[in-house]
Amino acid sequence: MTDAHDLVKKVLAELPAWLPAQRWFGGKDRPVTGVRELTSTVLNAEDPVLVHLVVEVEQQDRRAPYQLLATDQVEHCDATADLELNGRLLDLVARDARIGDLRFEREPGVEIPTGLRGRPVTSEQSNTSLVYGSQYILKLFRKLTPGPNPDLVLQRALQEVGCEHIARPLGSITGVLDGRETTVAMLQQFVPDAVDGWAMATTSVRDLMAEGDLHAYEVGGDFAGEARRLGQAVATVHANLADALGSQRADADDIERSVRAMGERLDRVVASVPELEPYVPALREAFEQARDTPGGVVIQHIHGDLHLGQVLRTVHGWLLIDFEGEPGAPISERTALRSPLRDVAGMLRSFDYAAHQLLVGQPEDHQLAVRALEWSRRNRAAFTEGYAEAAAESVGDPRQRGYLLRAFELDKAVYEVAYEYANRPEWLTVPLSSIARITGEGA
Ligand SMILES: Nc1ncnc2c1ncn2[C@@H]1O[C@H](COP(=O)(O)OP(=O)(O)O)[C@@H](O)[C@H]1O
Ligand SMILES: O=P(O)(O)O[C@H]1O[C@H](CO)[C@@H](O[C@H]2O[C@H](CO)[C@@H](O)[C@H](O)[C@H]2O)[C@H](O)[C@H]1O
Repeated sequence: MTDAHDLVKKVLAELPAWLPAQRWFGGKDRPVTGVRELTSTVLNAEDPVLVHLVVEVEQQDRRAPYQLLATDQVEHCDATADLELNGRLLDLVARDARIGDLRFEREPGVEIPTGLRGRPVTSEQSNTSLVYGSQYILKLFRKLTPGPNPDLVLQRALQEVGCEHIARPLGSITGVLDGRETTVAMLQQFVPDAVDGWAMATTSVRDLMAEGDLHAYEVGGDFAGEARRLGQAVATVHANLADALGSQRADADDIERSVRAMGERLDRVVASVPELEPYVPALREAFEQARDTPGGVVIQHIHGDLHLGQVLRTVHGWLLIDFEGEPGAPISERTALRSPLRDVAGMLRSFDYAAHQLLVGQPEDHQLAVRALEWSRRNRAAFTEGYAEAAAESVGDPRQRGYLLRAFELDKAVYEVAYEYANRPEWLTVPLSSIARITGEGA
């Protein structure tokens, strides 16, 4: 029988080869050059062994902490694949347990049953989520950042002001990293009847592509009504976040920082993705133009990585999930007050993605390209209209903040270039061709 100590040693030895193959591993651009244990907490001493592990992953000059659950029961020691062992985590939350530095807690007034098994969500993700029965979803954050996780902080705040567009937070697991209390997992209400926006939108695009002679508004699977309701939901969440946590007018320093950050991100991305080079002058010009926004800019807490995969359609309407911000961005940026138009831009990018990803790897087809653009324009317009209808007066109509929105959209597309380069190189053409279209530089 393996004991916890031997198990941790074995896992540490296997990680350099195993990590890069995991979807949630954020460092696929460089080899893993070392892994060391930061903390290990034994959750089950034997039969089966279950160890909560935080390791520091070294990749040349970069270091980042990652969370793992190790066991001797399954291949590659990753316990999240084991339904029975996953059940232990929910049981510990249900009992408000404390083991070593790990604190398992329910949100106030929440009751949770014990004895449920946890099945991993299999869709592409930045973290690992486990679904228990038809009511609970526990997200284990993989790459950790010392301190409270914005996903929990923002959704708790939204719950307190009665936001109708989130799934209720039900509990959390907190550990200690760099001497700071750190959120390592969040438990939420699972919405079993939900369909994500990406699945709905891409189905609609496929319907349109299949109907050679019809326009988007004539096709049964038209998404524009949903896009408009989604815009209203996003604007409402922004208003709720401002009510819960405040908002303010950006001053000259805030704007300067934001424009500088967009330029710096561009520098970093173009250094590793030379395909972006031809667009650099136009991108810089667009970022500079963001300085001139008539009426000023309101900043507040926002979602930070909003796209169609982060919204769920339930029988009651749209829900927003995953308020963690861009997985690759530093925590200072993810928790900073920012313009809500960044989320609008994120969603506009996503409509463009939904329309154009079906063309990836296909032979050039002018007719399909025209239809993709038609779908994207129609749904982007519907979303923005819905947003404008429900937006707080201080935020206003995104269509009257054209330069700012354009700069944010381009900045997001630059982020996506880096994301696709590291994770799905065959999709790199999607953000690159959008940049070409928006800047008018070819394609
Ligand atoms: N409350 C929920 N109800 C139903 N499904 C959910 C819920 N939260 C997340 N999911 C599903 O789990 C997937 C991953 O969740 P997400 O919070 O986006 O994790 P990640 O941070 O790993 O990207 C989502 O795409 C969605 O399909
Ligand atoms: O894992 P997260 O959901 O937090 O977000 C990351 O992965 C997303 C892809 O799964 C990525 O989104 C990009 O691709 C989407 C289609 O798969 C598209 O709808 C988005 O508009 C596009 O940005 C996201 O950027 C990344 O942070």
